[in-house]
Amino acid sequence: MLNEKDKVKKLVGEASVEYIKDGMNIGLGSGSTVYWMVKKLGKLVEVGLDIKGIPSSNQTAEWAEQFGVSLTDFSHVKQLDLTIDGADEVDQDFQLIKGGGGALFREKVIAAAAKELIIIVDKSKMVTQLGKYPLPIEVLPFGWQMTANEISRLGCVPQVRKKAGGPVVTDNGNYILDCPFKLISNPRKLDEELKRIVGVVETGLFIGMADKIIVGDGDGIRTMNV
Ligand SMILES: O=C(CO)[C@H](O)[C@H](O)COP(=O)(O)O
Repeated sequence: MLNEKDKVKKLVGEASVEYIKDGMNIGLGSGSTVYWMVKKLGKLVEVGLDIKGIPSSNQTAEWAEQFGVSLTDFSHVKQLDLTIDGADEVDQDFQLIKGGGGALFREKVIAAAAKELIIIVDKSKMVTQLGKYPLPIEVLPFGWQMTANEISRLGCVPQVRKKAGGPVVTDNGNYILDCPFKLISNPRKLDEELKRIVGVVETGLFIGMADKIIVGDGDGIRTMNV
């Protein structure tokens, strides 16, 4: 049985496939909302839709395989027609925090490579200002403590993400620092400052990337264009 939030995730995930057309190369995001998108896409492929996907995580690649969605990679595709992904926070300017699932680096690659980025979220992800959700930052394992220390100078106490007692290792072999900034008044500036720190691979701030947000709640979905 799906709980209310999962029902909404299913609703927006399934609704988003409306934008996928025959012949497209699609960036496949990560997370529990994207799961429903990939599953629905598999149903369309079954009845003849011809598309290829580039997954942003090993988990999404597994789902694609499970649902019969063909995959490709950047040695075959120069640009994606469309990327569909979830988010952890979306503000009024469509700036995002992503990386709750630890896939932010590849998610940013498929977002940057796409002509259009569609974000699918339940209403609880919509915020007036980013930062309540601790910002995930992917860092190199070597000297991560030094990187965390530099990040802390920008106003947070980073926590290395852990699982079963050890650091979570991303699909790229790196670590994730969860950084509770509380309120991020200038996301673009913070992103630039973080990217200048040695050891930072990528941040979960997606600024000026989203083109369309599909938001769902118990009453249905709403689509907002930038
Ligand atoms: O950025 C992500 C993974 O790195 C996800 O898109 C984000 O965490 C949202 O996940 P969900 O759809 O499960 O709420």
